[in-house]
Amino acid sequence: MTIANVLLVEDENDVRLLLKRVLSLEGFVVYEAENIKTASKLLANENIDLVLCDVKLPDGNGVEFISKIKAAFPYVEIIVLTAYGNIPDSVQAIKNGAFDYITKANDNQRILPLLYRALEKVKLEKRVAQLEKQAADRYANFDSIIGKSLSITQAKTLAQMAAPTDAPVLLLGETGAGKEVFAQAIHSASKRNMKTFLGLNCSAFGKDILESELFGHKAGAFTGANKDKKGLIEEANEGTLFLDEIGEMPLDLQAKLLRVLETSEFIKVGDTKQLKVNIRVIAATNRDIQQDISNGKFREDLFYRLNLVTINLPSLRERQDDIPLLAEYFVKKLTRDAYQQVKGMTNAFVDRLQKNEWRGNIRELRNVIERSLIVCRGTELSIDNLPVELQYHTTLKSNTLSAFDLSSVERLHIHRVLQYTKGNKTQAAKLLNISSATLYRKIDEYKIEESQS
Ligand SMILES: Nc1ncnc2c1ncn2[C@@H]1O[C@H](COP(=O)(O)OP(=O)(O)OP(=O)(O)O)[C@@H](O)[C@H]1O
Repeated sequence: MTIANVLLVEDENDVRLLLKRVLSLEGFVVYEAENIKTASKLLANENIDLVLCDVKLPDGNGVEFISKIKAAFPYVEIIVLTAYGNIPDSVQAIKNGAFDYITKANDNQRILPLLYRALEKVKLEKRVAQLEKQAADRYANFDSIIGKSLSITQAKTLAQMAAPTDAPVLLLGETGAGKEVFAQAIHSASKRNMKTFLGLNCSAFGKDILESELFGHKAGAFTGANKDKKGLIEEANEGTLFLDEIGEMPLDLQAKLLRVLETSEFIKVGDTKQLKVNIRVIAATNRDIQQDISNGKFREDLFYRLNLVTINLPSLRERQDDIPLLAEYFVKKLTRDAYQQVKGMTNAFVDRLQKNEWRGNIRELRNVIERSLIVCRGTELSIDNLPVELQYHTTLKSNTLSAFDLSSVERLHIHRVLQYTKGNKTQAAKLLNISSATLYRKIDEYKIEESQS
């Protein structure tokens, strides 16, 4: 069984062959290099874990080589083979990042235990790096924000510039436009990315629960508060707190939040002690916050604290060119584990997607694609896989359709019949069993325009 890959950098053939024998018998895979040049090539091309390196090599000094190895391959551990009594070399080797040194010929019995200890360190460091990467990958990053249109690119650029700073960010945009995805991407690209990202939807709780969720409480602060509880502000210490629907936060909590932003201090509900905290706040709203300020529903001072960087996220309607790209992204993503027979979308399907209004923005687009995949029996998503209301291109410009509102249903039905008759109103009136005059009146009333499709 292979234990690890070891590179022997030694120009003396006898020493190298002896070491190779010992290590191979132990189960290590041994790579050999007589000089730094060959060693560098092997390091670049093989998955080396450990290096045993001589000091005096034909094309350079092994002690200096250590710094280069460590800079390029931080997880490789190096043990230096020094000449007997050469203390300065050994000291310098450790300074340059070597795991340890052994004295050639004298320390043979130390080699294996030392290699095993170095290998433990390699494994541990690789594991830590892997866990750190997993932690960072838990959240969206800028690569997972799809879109090439100017409006989304500008939003992304601004967010990328703000990310490494600690500045609060205010994300404005309709529901489903990607505010939370942006908040996560900002966190992922910030120096806080190894710490927590916590999100709270301020509209999901009444005032008292929201206060306790945010600030935590002391035992006995209110009925049912049996134990001390940490709030999200405390839990997110050193990380990022994402406050969604901030416009829904009651005014007195807004004042408390402002205090946290200004002083980095907060008090738990039922407590008197100030606690220090270090958080970055990203807030989001789909409301017209200026309007809320004018109506006295949102504190202006909090707004100015939060809007140091304000990012407007475009609705999907404002970036229709991105719809094919997003659709393709979702099809790829969703067919990775399921619906694998589906390989793509027909042009007509994409075209229909581009013509929809997408009031629910990207969330709605994703749901429609997932639903289409569920009902798709072929290899391509086609128009008949779309929900009925999307199968017919409606250019109904007025209010959004509601599945329950009778007039919406009538409007949609008339529109479909008109599509069926290719705009022939006399024929449509006959099919609908109404007079042409009634049909004209309804077309006018419902502002039904001729379909361009
Ligand atoms: N640019 C994007 N690229 C890819 N996926 C996106 C993008 N923007 C949003 N999404 C996806 O769309 C869905 C909705 O996004 P998100 O939850 O961030 O919206 P939101 O604006 O926070 O909505 P709400 O206001 O309702 O909370 C998620 O599934 C998210 O992964």
